[in-house]
Formats: sequence, structure tokens, C-alpha cells
Amino acid sequence: MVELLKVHGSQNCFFILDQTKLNQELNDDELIALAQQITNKENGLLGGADGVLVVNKPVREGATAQMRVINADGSEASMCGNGLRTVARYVAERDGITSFKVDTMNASLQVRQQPDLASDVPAFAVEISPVRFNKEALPYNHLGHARLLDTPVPELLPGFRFSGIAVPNPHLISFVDEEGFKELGSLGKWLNGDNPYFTDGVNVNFAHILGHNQIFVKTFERGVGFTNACGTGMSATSLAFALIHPDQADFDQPITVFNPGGMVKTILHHENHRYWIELIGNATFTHKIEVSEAALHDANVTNENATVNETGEQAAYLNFVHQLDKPNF
Ligand SMILES: N[C@@H](CCC[C@H](N)C(=O)O)C(=O)O
Repeated sequence: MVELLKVHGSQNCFFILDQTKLNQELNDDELIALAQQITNKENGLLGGADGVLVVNKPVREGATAQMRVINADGSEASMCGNGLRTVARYVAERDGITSFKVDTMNASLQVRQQPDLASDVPAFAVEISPVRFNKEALPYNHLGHARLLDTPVPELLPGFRFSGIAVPNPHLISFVDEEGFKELGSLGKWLNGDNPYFTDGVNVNFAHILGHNQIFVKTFERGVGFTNACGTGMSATSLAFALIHPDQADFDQPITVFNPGGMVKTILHHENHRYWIELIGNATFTHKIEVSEAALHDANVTNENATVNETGEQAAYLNFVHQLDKPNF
């Protein structure tokens, strides 16, 4: 039998599969099929999830593990900030370490354990980088701008201004008023379907400024749809916040980012002409699941053939969220 974990960061939910524990690793077709099956919100395991985080042996010198991110639709993402916090905790507990590097598609990223956010709410800080603004990094076409930073783009949505930041997965960001959130679903759906501009899709983040160093961010994710939170999205949006509104957001100071699933802190850094972001938040394990290795290879993990044990951490997490004075849009 093999152990899977159901986990979340700000209730952005994933299954963690540690391939180093398997007799035979799943090939890419098997990983895609497993992700599509197990995350299905209607008939997947435990109500599904937003993706699968695959833990492998490291591929670069100096790293402890590799994380691959398979979205619910089977597409692969270059990064996942909420997911990386949970993988960081998993590897930390597996190997008895607190600060190390995890390989992602484009970079080895530093992760480190943080003080718990509340009783039974463990937390990790993860590095979000590299950061790019050029249109090739997103990528997008036919918009007539080499980069977008608070740029009116009527082709996307008349009356809205957009920023495009890859961290390195692609994020489109707009600061909106309360009414503006109503447009997020249709824009996200369009830009992640047949459209002439973002042909690889894009994560779409709408944000509302709450005060100095405080924002709310809601995301329509590429390969998933609406999620409770997107770690890379909140990081990219924090950077856009500071660049567009330097009087309202500080570098090197925590920025509070509320989201539908909870709250994280981000810290923006600009060093040696390079931006990078620290993302700090919960790394919650909700369930431990035992399943046969064959069921993983066959993409057939169900509530019937898996043994599921709740950890009890979700109650502690919800208690923590309940105590936040959290807005919702
Ligand atoms: N939820 C993630 C991002 C996951 C990948 C995204 N859907 C993409 O395709 O880029 C996060 O917390 O960053």
C-alpha cells in the first residue's frame, strides 16, 4: 500500500503523491489520468481537488526534492505557491529538516518552516521566483503592448486595467472595485478557452485594495477554474500592488493578502535588479489515504478502494480563519 495526502494552502486543495515511495513511478500519461480522475469535483476522491503535487527525487544540485504540479485538467504548471508550502512541510517531516530547496520546473526554490499560525495550523515560507514581465514570458499575442502594468486593455475588458506577471506561471491581474469581481468568471473562462490573446491560458486575478499593505485577491486558475486561493497569484498581485501604488504597499514588509479560503502574507524583495517574493501561509494536511500502487497506475482511486483517515487539522484551520476579520467578494 502507498500513502497519499490530501492537503491545502488557503483551502487551495491538492493530493500529494511521493513517487520516491513507489516500486515503479507513474509515467506522464498515468500522472495526467490520475490527476483528472482523483481531482474530479463530482466523483473524485474526497470531493476532488485543484491538482496533484508530485514529489520526486531532486534534479538539480543542492535541492532536496522536486515538485511537479498537475492541474485538475491534466495540464502541467511550472509553479504552485500554495502547493509548494504543503510539499515543503511534507519533505520537512519526511526528512527531519526545516530549511531546504525544492526543484520546480524552472528553478530551485528556498522553503523554510515558520512558527504555526495557530494551534495545529503549521506554516511554511516559500520563495516565488523568477519574476518576468515581458509578453513572451506570459505569453500573450495581439495586444499591442510589450508588457502590461496597469494598462487599459479594452480587447480583454473595457474599462479595466491589467498587469501581466509571470512568476514563472502566468498571471493577469486587475485591481477592481466590489462590482468588478462579477466579471472575473467570464473573463477567466474566455481566456482559458478559445481566444486569440492567451492561447496557453492564463491565471486571472482580481484584487481589491483594503488599506496599506492589505489586499483581497480572488483567482480564476488556468487548468482548474475558480479556486479558494492561488499562491503564485497572490504573490504576483502583491508585486503589482507595490509597483502601481507605491504609496500603499512596501517592499521588505509583510503584505496581508486575504482570499476566499483564508489569508497569507507576502514579502516583496528587489535585490540585484531582480524581484522575488516570499509567500507565507498555512500548510495543512487534512487526510491521510492508503491505496494500492496498482490503483494509482490505473487512475482508479475511489472512496471505495482507499482507506481514508482524517487528521483533524481542518477543524483547527477553520477555527483560525473564523478568527480573521476576513472580507469576501
Ligand atoms: N494554485 C497554484 C497555481 C497552480 C497552477 C496554475 N493553475 C497554473 O496553471 O499556472 C498556486 O497556489 O500558485
